[in-house]
Amino acid sequence: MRMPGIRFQSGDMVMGRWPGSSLFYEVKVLSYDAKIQLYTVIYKDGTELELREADMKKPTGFKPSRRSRSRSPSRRRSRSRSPARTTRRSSSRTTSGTFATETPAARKEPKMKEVLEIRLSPVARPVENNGHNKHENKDNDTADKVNEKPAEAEQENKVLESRYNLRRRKDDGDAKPAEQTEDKEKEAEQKPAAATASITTDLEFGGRLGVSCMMLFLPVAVLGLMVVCSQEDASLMSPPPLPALDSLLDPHVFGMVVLWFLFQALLYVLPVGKVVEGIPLKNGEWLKYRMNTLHAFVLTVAALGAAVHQGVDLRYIHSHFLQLAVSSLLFSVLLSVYLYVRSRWAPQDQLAPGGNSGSVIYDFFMGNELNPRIKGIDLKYFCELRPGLIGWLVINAAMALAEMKLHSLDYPSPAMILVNCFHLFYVLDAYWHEEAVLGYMDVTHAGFGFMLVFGDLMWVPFTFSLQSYYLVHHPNHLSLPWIVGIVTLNVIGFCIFRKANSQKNAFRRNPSDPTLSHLKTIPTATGKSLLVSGLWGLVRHPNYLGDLIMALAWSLPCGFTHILPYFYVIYLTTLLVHREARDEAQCRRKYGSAWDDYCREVRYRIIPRVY
Ligand SMILES: NC(=O)C1=CN([C@@H]2O[C@H](COP(=O)(O)OP(=O)(O)OC[C@H]3O[C@@H](n4cnc5c(N)ncnc54)[C@H](OP(=O)(O)O)[C@@H]3O)[C@@H](O)[C@H]2O)C=CC1
Ligand SMILES: CC(C)=CCC[C@@H](C)[C@H]1CC=C2C3=C(CC[C@@]21C)[C@@]1(C)CC[C@H](O)C(C)(C)[C@@H]1CC3
Repeated sequence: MRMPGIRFQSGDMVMGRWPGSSLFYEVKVLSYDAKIQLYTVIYKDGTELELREADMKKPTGFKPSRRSRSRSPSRRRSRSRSPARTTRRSSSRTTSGTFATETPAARKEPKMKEVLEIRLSPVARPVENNGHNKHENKDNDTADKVNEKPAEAEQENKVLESRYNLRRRKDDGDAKPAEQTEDKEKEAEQKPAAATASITTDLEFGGRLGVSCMMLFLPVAVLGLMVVCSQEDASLMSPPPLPALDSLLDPHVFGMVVLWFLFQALLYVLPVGKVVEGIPLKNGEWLKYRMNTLHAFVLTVAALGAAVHQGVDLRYIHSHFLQLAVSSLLFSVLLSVYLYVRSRWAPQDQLAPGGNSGSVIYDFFMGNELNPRIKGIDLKYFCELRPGLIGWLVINAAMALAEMKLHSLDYPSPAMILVNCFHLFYVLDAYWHEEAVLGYMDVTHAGFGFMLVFGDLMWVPFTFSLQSYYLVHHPNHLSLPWIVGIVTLNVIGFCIFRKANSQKNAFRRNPSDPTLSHLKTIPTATGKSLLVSGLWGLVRHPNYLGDLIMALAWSLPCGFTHILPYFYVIYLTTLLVHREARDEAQCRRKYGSAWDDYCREVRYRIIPRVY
């Protein structure tokens, strides 16, 4: 029915200004209240608001925004959990979004926050972006402002309320699943610690049987690969005779592995490097991490240099390679047992969601405690970046020395130099961006159990170095064009890997970063957005793509005679494809329909037009 004397009719699609901003979004007119002279309109995501006629325009002449698309900015709540953020979240954050069910007194604060956030939320123009940026970057600051200046906030609140008569509608439609997910998340956050530990029911890796097989198979596979690699015919089809078992466990070598671990632990606790906070725990606490991997690396190189100067022969690593791997395995098993036992006493709110199934074998493998610490040493974070990664580089250097000795060379071969440089560069890059590692899946979500302990302490140093080990016994001549081609490939892979990771990290730290203002984003109901252009518009995991390209560049110097040097590419492809599927499931749970929108927009997962 036509409403006489007014400009817009119910059912009209018009552009409605988002309260407090200069942005207009497509809205549908629902009704008009002549008494208060306000239109009730509904945004595309289901948010209902009341607007004045002056804040509504006919759709003609509007250009679509470059940065955010059709969804209402009401969904953008500041929930960034960037590891780089160092201020504590105000308690008001945990109550946001709950005001529909609260008492009027309790409602006041979240409502103020909501209004402030609405004022600060959507931005299309770079200038506004910067302003917005200032606040969204520090969501706790925004919240603090609400606490610190209630009168001012209240005043702003009143002005806005009188202008717009804000009213949130219960969400439905396409955004519902995501809202529900977030509500559940919030519910969990607000529950007392004791109630937050949930039992893991979705078992990964084939459950108990699968992880049992992996625990038996993976160590044997590492040792098998190492043995094959040292043979002249490094073919997987002709397995060599196995070494005598008792020759593999050498107490002297085991002592060295323990010393290496303790030496790295000592470097970890040195009071150099800044201390930053990681992501918040379920109980609201923030763990602190000291960023000194680069210092540790430099000190390790200095210590090894001094040792070599004193006559220590690094080629010992080459000649005792298998024994070192077996000792690392033994150390990993012992550490995992310790971690499992201590996890039985860990507070419930410090358990990882994925390793709490009740099955001893499964929880031992997945890890039950999220951030086990001994006297300030975060064992998971420490193991992920130090003994294994630095160990990998030391092994590579030892292989270069062994190659020189074996083939009477003055310098390592070009292939060996390439492999050493690529690996060194990769690890140094991880150290340079150490803070970002705090936001990676393993640190934020995974428990610390056999899988990661073994992965960090045996798998990484002894399989990632297979290429240099292979080159000791299988020299491969590289022509200049090949060298140039391989270096170029590595540079391309690195640029994609680095740019993708840095863009995502910068965006998570500050969604309105002016350097990212050219990128399109999709807002989600959690308040976080998803990048949907640039590298993140090419595939859903451009960082994995870059990593895989680099992996290929690391194998090519070894030539094409055997598949063994390509083991790293095969491993990484398998791991990243599996990881992508895991992450995808997690993101779908977290972001609901916004994730589906993203997948529709960005069709390929890792490799453009292929997968
Ligand atoms: N060499 C090796 O052996 C290995 C290397 N890696 C490397 O480690 C790095 C980290 O990997 P990993 O932790 O698995 O995963 P990512 O760093 O890719 O993190 C995935 C998360 O990024 C966020 N995200 C996804 N899509 C978008 C988007 N479009 N816009 C913004 N944010 C998005 C989501 O988290 P949210 O939205 O919650 O922020 C998602 O859960 C990668 O570079 C990988 O290649 C990993 C494993 C092994
Ligand atoms: C088969 C098996 C036991 C797998 C365990 C997986 C681990 C080896 C990997 C899981 C994620 C990793 C990462 C790195 C090393 C390998 C493990 C531990 C990483 C530290 C390498 C350096 C990178 O720059 C990185 C920091 C991005 C990366 C993080 C993930």
